[in-house]
Amino acid sequence: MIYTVTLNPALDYFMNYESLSLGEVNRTGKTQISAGGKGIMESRMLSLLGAESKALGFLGGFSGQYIKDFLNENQIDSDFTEIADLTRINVKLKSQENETSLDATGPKLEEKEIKHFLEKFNHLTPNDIVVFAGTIPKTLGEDFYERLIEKVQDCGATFVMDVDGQKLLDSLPAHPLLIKPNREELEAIFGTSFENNEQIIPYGKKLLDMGAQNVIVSMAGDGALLFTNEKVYFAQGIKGELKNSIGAGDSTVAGFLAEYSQSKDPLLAFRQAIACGTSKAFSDDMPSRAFLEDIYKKVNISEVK
Ligand SMILES: Nc1ncnc2c1ncn2[C@@H]1O[C@H](COP(=O)(O)OP(=O)(O)OP(=O)(O)O)[C@@H](O)[C@H]1O
Ligand SMILES: O=P(O)(O)OC[C@@]1(O)O[C@H](CO)[C@@H](O)[C@@H]1O
Repeated sequence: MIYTVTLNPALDYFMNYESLSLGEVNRTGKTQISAGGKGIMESRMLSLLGAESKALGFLGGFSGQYIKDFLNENQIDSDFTEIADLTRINVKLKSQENETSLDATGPKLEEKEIKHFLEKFNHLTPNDIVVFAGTIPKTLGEDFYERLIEKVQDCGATFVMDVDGQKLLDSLPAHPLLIKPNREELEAIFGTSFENNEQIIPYGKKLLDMGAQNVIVSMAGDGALLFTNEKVYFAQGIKGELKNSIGAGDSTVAGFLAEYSQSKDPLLAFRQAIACGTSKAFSDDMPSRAFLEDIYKKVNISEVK
């Protein structure tokens, strides 16, 4: 079973504008509400691909109830811990020039809620893959993922880290199956900047040396690089109309896992990852299955020598 863990889910409120001016009244065009948070987005994409997953984390208040109902209505299995505080609402602004996220910190959690959540990690099996995705609500403490990783490893299960910065680095000695920093996150981690793909290669390899089993460096419209212990691959960016790239990274991770959990073939998994990320970016919400399959046929991957 693939478990996605979203410690800090979000009700995403998308607002579209022709143009936006700070300090002015801005009248929105189209708006849309969506059940978000990185692990939840991953479970949504896994479900689209027909891969079984169970979404875990904390949900509370009317925003949490919306997400719970959405998952139930879409037959996406979940086992969230109910909390007294409100699940955050993140505002995503899209204008013709760019996409802006206004992301909230998240709820306060009570000791008994945390205890209830932790109990779910006592019954993992070696066949399970647990994906840790997104930020951590402050109450849980900065080392919460490390505690969870320990629990996963005690059960002999595998884990994936879809987080950025120091938390990503801290997880590497425990050998995550996959990490997926985007180019900007990789630049921030190593305090450098990249002008071309060649400059990225040593840093992707460094993440392998530090413990990751597979690394995808995603580069939005410029495609992605996959680093395995044997080879490095480049997937070209696919041309199309960008509609909503929020969740493209999560969809990339989900695509990789859906395939890898079946075939254990990182190259095939990378192909599915690119199809999922791209078709998500070219859709307002999740793509249709047919559109995803169309995009899959356009994925072009070559080995980097
Ligand atoms: N504008 C785009 N055109 C084509 N493909 C895209 C575009 N944006 C994203 N993708 C696809 O989705 C993948 C992931 O995108 P990106 O690098 O933006 O991840 P991310 O920054 O983690 O995204 P997010 O945090 O918004 O979920 C890319 O590697 C690419 O395959
Ligand atoms: O604050 P985090 O947990 O890093 O990211 C949260 C978030 O931006 O990630 C998803 C897209 O990747 C959105 O659904 C959600 O609002």
